[in-house]
Amino acid sequence: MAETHMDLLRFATAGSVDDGKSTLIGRLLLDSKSIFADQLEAVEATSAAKGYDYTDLALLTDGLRSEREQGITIDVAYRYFATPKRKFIIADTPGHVQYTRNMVTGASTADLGLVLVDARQGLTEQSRRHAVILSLLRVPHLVLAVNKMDLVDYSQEVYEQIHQEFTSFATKLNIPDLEVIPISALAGDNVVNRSEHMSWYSGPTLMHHLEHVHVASDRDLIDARFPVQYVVRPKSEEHHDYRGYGGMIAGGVLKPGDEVVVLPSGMTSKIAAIDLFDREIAEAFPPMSVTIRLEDDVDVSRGDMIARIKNAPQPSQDIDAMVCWMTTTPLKPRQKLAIKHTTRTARALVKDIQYRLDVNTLHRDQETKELGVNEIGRVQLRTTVPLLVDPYSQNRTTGSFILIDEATGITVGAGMINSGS
Ligand SMILES: Nc1nc2c(ncn2[C@@H]2O[C@H](COP(=O)(O)OP(=O)(O)OP(=O)(O)O)[C@@H](O)[C@H]2O)c(=O)[nH]1
Repeated sequence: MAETHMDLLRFATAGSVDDGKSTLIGRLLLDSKSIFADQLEAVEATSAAKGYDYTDLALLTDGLRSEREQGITIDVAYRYFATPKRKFIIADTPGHVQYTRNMVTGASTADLGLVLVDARQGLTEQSRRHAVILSLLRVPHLVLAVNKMDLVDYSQEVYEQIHQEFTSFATKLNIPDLEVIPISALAGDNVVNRSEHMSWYSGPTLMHHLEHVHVASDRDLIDARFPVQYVVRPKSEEHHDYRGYGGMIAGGVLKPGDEVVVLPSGMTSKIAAIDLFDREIAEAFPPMSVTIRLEDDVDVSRGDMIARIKNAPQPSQDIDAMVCWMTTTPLKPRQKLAIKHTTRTARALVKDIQYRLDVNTLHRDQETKELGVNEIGRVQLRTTVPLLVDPYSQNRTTGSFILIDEATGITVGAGMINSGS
């Protein structure tokens, strides 16, 4: 089971319109043999019908995308494919107007962010913005794919220029791992197969990098966190003694015999067993979904958190966070919202909006005390009940929350916690 989780890479794509995102995803699927022959035939036929002398791989991606876009408000399409080395989930966020919202939704759980630029244009304001958002979301690995290298004669100079400009910008951000790869999504250079046109480039192909980038150690395996999603108590006679707590491990490693505390009650117990489907396992770690049984009959309900006695999250009612606002009515001080943090929901009051971040210049605007749609700012909240929070830098699950409009039930904001008290 351990391997199954380690073998998964979630990545999010970002790029401006026409940078070639759809073509690139089509190319990845095609060259890794992840699409069906009939899908390819359909795309070849459509390309020929349109009079193209090449196969328009974007049709493949766009076809899949339009099917999924209907009726959904958050524009992120998830696509799955696999190679013998790894499974992949792509969060594909079309690069139009509502990009911040889409990117936050798609990238918040990503291991890697893939930003595309057109080699002819180099870095744009939007590429910088994407990199800033990925770094705020603490996506641990970043790839800048310099696309359309065929249109600049596979020039090393063009690549070096973009590489240098981006690297110097990235030093101001929190990007622990950066790879800059020259590709042609349309011609297939350095996507899955190594290019014959860029012998000057000695780095990995995009697929090689995606298959080998090391993500297992990105997860927090120290601080045990288990937000309880539901209480399992089967009704049948045969299982009438069974009582377990279901949820997804958000941090650390938990084993039978571990002494734990249930929060917020503070009751302590020991883990009796950990169940995965119908068998017991020796240890559980993120992002496994398991059922935990305790030795004592303590009171545990949905929204509680199981942690270690000497390493538990802080119960906090005052929360300081970076918030990405996602709706057209601006966020203002004194506003009241519902807040969902792990499996717990409470109400929150906006105490202050400390500043608004200009994601192009990284300037902190302290004058404007509100956040418009797609804007990101530092916000202080007061919640009605204590939440069991960690800083986002420590744990992307227990360090994040969403804000919900109580009248409509719509998600209007996403937050990354700096600290709680
Ligand atoms: N010459 C060349 N053209 C490319 C390359 N990649 C994409 N294109 C073309 O660029 C245009 C835009 O590509 P799309 O894949 O639709 O790009 P996109 O607009 O980023 O896609 P979405 O925003 O995701 O819909 C299409 O005409 C592609 O054929 C490339 O590597 N070389």
